Amino acid sequence: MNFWTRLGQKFQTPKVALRLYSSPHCTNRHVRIFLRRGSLQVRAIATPADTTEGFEEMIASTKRKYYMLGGKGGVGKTSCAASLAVKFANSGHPTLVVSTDPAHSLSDSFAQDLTGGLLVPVEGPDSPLFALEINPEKAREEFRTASQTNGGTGVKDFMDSMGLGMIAEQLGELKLGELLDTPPPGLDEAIAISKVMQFLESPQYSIFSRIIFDTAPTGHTLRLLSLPDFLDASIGKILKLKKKISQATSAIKSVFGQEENKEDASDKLEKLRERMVKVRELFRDTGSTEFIIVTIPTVMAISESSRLCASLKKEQVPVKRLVVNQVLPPSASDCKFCAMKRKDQMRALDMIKSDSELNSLNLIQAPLVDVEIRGVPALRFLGDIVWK
Ligand SMILES: Nc1ncnc2c1ncn2[C@@H]1O[C@H](COP(=O)(O)OP(=O)(O)OP(=O)(O)O)[C@@H](O)[C@H]1O
Repeated sequence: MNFWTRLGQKFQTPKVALRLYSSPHCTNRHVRIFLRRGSLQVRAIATPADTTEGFEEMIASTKRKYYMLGGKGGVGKTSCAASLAVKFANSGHPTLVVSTDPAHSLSDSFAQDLTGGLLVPVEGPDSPLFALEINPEKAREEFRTASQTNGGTGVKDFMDSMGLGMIAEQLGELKLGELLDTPPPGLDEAIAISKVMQFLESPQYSIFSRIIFDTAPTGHTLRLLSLPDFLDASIGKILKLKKKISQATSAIKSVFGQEENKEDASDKLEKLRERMVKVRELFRDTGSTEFIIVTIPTVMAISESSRLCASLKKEQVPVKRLVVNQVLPPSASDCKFCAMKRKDQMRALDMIKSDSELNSLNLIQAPLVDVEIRGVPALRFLGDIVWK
């Protein structure tokens, strides 16, 4: 029997001697052997170029993986993200679920207070599950405070006294403070994600092998994707100029024996920019990251998902799965409304098959359930239906 025809077949451990050999036709495949409930199972594991498999593939590695769930507002991103987090934790993966959506709903979804911008343990799952609601406004405030205390008038007064008022005016024109008062679109989301990246560098976070981002609706995601380039192009230039000026200032200060400024807003922005570059790299890392699009079966939502998918692909963000949430189950009753609605949904689902962006994705259908999904037991229930 050809080896590849055996994939997925179960063998009883004591009776089988396995001999694995590679097939010349399948050079991009990996093989993993699962030992579950006393039986051995041989599986082909998807590689970036390969087709997606199910939940087993999502939990197969102990290496840290990032899942970003995004889509149109109100389609069920948070419910899907929270249910995936519960399922990961119940499968033995210490998991962190992070909301970077300024309008957080993780607390509502878990029926637990997760506010405060710190890690909060979620009660219920078998392995550790923590949630974190990042407050982008608060994070931005930190930069603004730094800008006010270390930049601006203090530097200007000092430079005036040195007869360098002209340079100080130029410095003022760089408007770093204003940049933070009227941030470019996507900056909030960027600060939120980069803050998580900063957290993840600390040993306290090393236990998490699965990290899920419940992101803000599509528009934010698209702007976020283009933000690192924006930061490189504009803030990068501003920072270079500001650095030159501050180097000149500190040279003067050291001559006159004055203390150097502590970390100021531009240092923080520089760090933000560096972290954003890391975020961009992470977004594109097929080995560790996956963006999952969540949608509902309506023409409008699917059209938006198609555009999102095209943008993600253009930015080389790995996207393999499409969750179509709130699909009406076939109705046994003669409810005309239900029949019409389902027919409408089926038409929208057909759109996916003919959509060149979406039709290559692994389609996951999640039914519209008749109760509100709140709390760990409900999320476990949803997770068992969606993530298979
Ligand atoms: N499959 C489903 N069946 C029934 N109700 C659902 C389902 N999925 C989500 N819901 C409900 O729909 C509402 C919106 O869900 P959710 O908050 O997960 O969406 P969202 O996309 O994260 O929204 P937002 O963009 O506002 O953050 C919630 O009340 C949730 O319980």
